Amino acid sequence: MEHVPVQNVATPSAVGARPGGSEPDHPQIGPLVKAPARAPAPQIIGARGLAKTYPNGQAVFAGVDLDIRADQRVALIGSNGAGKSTLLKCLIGLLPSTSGEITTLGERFLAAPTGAQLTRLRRQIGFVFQNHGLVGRQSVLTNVIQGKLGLKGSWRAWHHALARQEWREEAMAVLAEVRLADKADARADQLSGGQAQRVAIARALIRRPKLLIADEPAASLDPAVGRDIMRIFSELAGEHGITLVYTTHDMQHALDYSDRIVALKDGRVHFDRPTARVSPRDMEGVFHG
Ligand SMILES: Nc1ncnc2c1ncn2[C@@H]1O[C@H](COP(=O)(O)OP(=O)(O)OP(=O)(O)O)[C@@H](O)[C@H]1O
Repeated sequence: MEHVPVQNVATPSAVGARPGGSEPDHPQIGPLVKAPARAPAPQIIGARGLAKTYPNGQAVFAGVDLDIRADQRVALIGSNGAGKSTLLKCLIGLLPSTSGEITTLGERFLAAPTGAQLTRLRRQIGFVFQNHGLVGRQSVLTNVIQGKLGLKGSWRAWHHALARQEWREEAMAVLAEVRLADKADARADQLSGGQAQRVAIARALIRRPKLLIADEPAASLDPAVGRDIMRIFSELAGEHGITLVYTTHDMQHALDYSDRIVALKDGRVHFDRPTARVSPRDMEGVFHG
């Protein structure tokens, strides 16, 4: 397994290089002042020695170490059954791990978080799954406002008519970001698959999450719509400074919309690298061979 952590690397200018790279005409006067190296971005997810075996004896992965920092867009890849969803759920405390230690958004836990930790985690995380999970008979606006459920004072989020005016305004703003403001009054079950997934993104964004988790968000969409959804994810996560972790078994979705790719294979992290350094051959190695 090759592990190449992605960190902020000091640029030449940050370590005192001269513009144009020329030598000084005169001896240096005074000490060479080094600009301080940028501190690494805050840790969002850390895992050490993580393993998961389901109660029926199905061993999924072992020895997983992971360090995801703020503002990264991470694609978690692997073939069907490689354990992507299981790993994602363990990292955010939705599934207990069998051994190892996890620190997500400052909450440190073994196996599973406490109830209080889970509540705090949920408040800071936005979720989007393959099946968008909208309430079909309710309006798009109500579905988006329901993204506030679980946050403080959120009983008002059950219906847009109960919601505070500022929440309705926020919902309209996030709907505009996914280019669906004109559908606010439509019933959710009248939307196409791609539109429904955009509403699911808006519903996640209204939580103002630090971390956005997407499990195969484009898997059930046709290719063009799937690319559109991935692009929206990637751009909005970047614009809002949200750390994005998504699973996919589409190689192109991993290459085009992430800064870093973590590949799972045979129950291990097969590689963990900046996307720019992942070759087509590396990808082939994950899914074949
Ligand atoms: N609740 C469960 N009990 C037992 N085994 C499970 C359970 N859920 C998943 N598994 C098994 O764990 C393994 C990993 O499943 P997981 O869904 O995490 O993989 P994945 O990489 O997300 O797959 P896919 O791309 O098909 O969604 C598979 O062999 C699966 O059958």
